[in-house]
Amino acid sequence: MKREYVADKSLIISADREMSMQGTITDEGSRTAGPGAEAIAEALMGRIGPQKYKIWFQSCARFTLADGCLKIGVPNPFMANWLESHFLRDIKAAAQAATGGHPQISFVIDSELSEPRRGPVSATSAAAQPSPHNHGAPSLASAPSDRSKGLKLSLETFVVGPTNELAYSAARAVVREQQSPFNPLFIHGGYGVGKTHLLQGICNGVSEVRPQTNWLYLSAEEFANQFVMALKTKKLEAFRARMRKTDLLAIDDVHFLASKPSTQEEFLHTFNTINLAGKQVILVSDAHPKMIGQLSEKLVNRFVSGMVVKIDPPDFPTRCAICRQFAERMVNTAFGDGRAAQGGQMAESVIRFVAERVRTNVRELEGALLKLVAYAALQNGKITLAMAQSVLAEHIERCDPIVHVCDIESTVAAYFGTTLASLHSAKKDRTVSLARHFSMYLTRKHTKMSSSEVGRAMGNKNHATVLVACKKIEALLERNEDVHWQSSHGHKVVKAQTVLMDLEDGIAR
Ligand SMILES: Nc1ncnc2c1ncn2[C@@H]1O[C@H](COP(=O)(O)OP(=O)(O)OP(=O)(O)O)[C@@H](O)[C@H]1O
Repeated sequence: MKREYVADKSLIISADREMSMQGTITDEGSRTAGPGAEAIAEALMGRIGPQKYKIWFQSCARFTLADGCLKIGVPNPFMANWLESHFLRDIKAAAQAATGGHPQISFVIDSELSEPRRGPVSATSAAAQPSPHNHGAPSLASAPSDRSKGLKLSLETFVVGPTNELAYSAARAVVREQQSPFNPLFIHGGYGVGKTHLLQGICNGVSEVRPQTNWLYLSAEEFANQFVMALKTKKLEAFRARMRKTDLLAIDDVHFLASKPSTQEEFLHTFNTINLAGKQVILVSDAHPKMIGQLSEKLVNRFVSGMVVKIDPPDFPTRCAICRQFAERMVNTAFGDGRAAQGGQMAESVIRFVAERVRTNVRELEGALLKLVAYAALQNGKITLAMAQSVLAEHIERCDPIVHVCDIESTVAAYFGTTLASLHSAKKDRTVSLARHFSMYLTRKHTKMSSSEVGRAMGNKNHATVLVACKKIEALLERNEDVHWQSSHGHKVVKAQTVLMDLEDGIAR
């Protein structure tokens, strides 16, 4: 999944932003797309020096220059915040020096960069064409190079704990048994909790256990893009053959199908064909099928007909175990294996400190550790508890509010009968807008997040959108106006202050 953050406070989101990216990644050490982007990266290295460039950009950032916009792919929101607050001026200056213009700069969360580095990143992920991964029988529609690209995450590196063990066991069963009882398997959960990790792990596991299995892994967005392309180029038959003649179809980010009726219809037929043939379907989404707004009833029924399992954010022991795994890998990357072997590993006190203070999701944990390891590498120093406390102070203060943004969003979404996916979307209907405005208002009120941060967290909206939302809610509350919305039980009218009270009660529970 890619999320977009805009550095200079004005947001550009294009629905087909992945399609519009030009160029490819040249190699592991230079993640740039296109000559302009390479020149910017070079100019940036000249400005900040090779050491800082190596630590902060070489393997953690991906530059893409297209249509006057410079997109910087980063592994997690921390990197976006960190690069923005520490290097934005240098990036702007480098961009101007290299292009002679002032490209708009945005940070994009690129899940490929947040994945463990076990070999080169697939070049196709940043290229103009979508990049499904498949294995087994030859594809009828993909370029040959697609077939050779492996997925990077495996079940062996997935740390199991009480909040994900059910999903993990189901994943293991799908790998183990050709006719698993969990069909379809629908995994849902919040941001960065390991859904994609499990999905990729299943595909890799199946490859090992039953190498002849023909599996296909792609995101719902890729499915939609390929469907549109097949329609345009009159290659629907080849598209259908490719999607349907598979033993295992793994679809990430299924919530992307919301509000796309014709793609849903096509997907329904794909699903039915695979299902009828007794083959496996695995789906991943940020919400339960019934909570994905604007999804056809037929699809919802199909999705809930098998096993629906949720992954929650990990508990403390699981966070510690994940931290140990990340830390070992990161210390090795930053200092080299020799240093790690000589005691460069992260002390248990540091692991516990980070796991105790960063609780929301695994990607956040990874971001905090990355910051710590990078800082230590920059200082050429040992990672101590004192260093962790000082380096992560700002970060911990920000991510340790009394309430978390995810609590606010889920309470608000449930109250207004909408979904997290809708809150994060660009939808403008009354109910979704109202819910979004209340979410933004409550997050500003109850957390220490700035307007820009709230906007970023809520589907990459810009800070002006958040300010407008807060003003609207303040005005509603001041006059205690009637608030109208459409719930699943019909039209609702409630006084603004009552809505606020209900929501704050819900969040506190
Ligand atoms: N239980 C776990 N053990 C080890 N690593 C994990 C675990 N859960 C998540 N991770 C790691 O955290 C990062 C984010 O996980 P992942 O991309 O699977 O999240 P996600 O739930 O798909 O998030 P999103 O919905 O935002 O795409 C990845 O680097 C992944 O390997």
